Amino acid sequence: MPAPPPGDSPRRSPTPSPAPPQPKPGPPTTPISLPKPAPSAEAGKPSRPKRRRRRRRRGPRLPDRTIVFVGPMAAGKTSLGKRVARELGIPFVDSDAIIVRKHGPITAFFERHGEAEFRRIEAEVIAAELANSEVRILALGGGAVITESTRKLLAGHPVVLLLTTQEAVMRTANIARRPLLRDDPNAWGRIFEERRPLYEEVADVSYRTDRASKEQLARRVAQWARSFRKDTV
Ligand SMILES: Nc1ncnc2c1ncn2[C@@H]1O[C@H](COP(=O)(O)OP(=O)(O)O)[C@@H](O)[C@H]1O
Ligand SMILES: O=C(O)C1=C[C@@H](OP(=O)(O)O)[C@@H](O)[C@H](O)C1
Ligand SMILES: [Mg+2]
Repeated sequence: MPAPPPGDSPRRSPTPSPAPPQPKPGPPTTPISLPKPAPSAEAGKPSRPKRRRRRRRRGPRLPDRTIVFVGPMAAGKTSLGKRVARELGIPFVDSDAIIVRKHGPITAFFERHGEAEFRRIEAEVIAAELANSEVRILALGGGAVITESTRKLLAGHPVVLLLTTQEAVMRTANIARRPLLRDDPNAWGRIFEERRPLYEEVADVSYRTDRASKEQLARRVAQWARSFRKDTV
């Protein structure tokens, strides 16, 4: 068995030693009031070395803020986002699911109110979710990055871009649930190319979902998330 690292060995109770000689009573002294140390923010917390030791024992840290998944339609934001959240033991939320709960199916919403109104609501929902300081995974809809205010908010979060191909989307996507693909499934490639610079602007890392299994990807993304820290606040 390897030797335990210094400082981690179990504490033994001190060997009893003879009682030290009692100090002689000295002359009466005027009590000097010493300035109290200023209460610090660190009060009550373990000292630095102890804190470091605890962290090492717990393993890699969880991310310190919501991780956001972006990418084109049917790239896997919703399904992979759920798996990564499970892997990290944190909650998962999906902006489209929130919209559906509040306003009904997205296809019907597009038909009734149009895309511009959808984008307005989508941006509102995302801003509200990102204002929540709980650490979670938030999957966005593929077009969320079109909205400038959303891109600005994403600058403060770890952002994972999922990429795929038109061919893979044709195999896996539920076209009926995606109004922008319903009339012309081949529109996926064109829409993706239009948005590509916006995805790249907000992303901190990207993964292709057409080349690895969901299980493999979930592990890789979770590993990335544990070690990534965004400098911006
Ligand atoms: N490696 C993979 N990662 C993520 N999704 C995958 C993968 N392989 C196949 N899929 C399938 O692709 C589809 C992606 O849909 P979804 O998660 O709703 O994407 P998005 O939220 O990006 O639109 C799902 O049916 C999912 O099961
Ligand atoms: O790319 C888009 O403009 C859209 C993507 C959809 O989400 P998914 O990317 O999860 O399919 C959904 O928000 C809506 O149909 C519009
Ligand atoms: Mg989705």
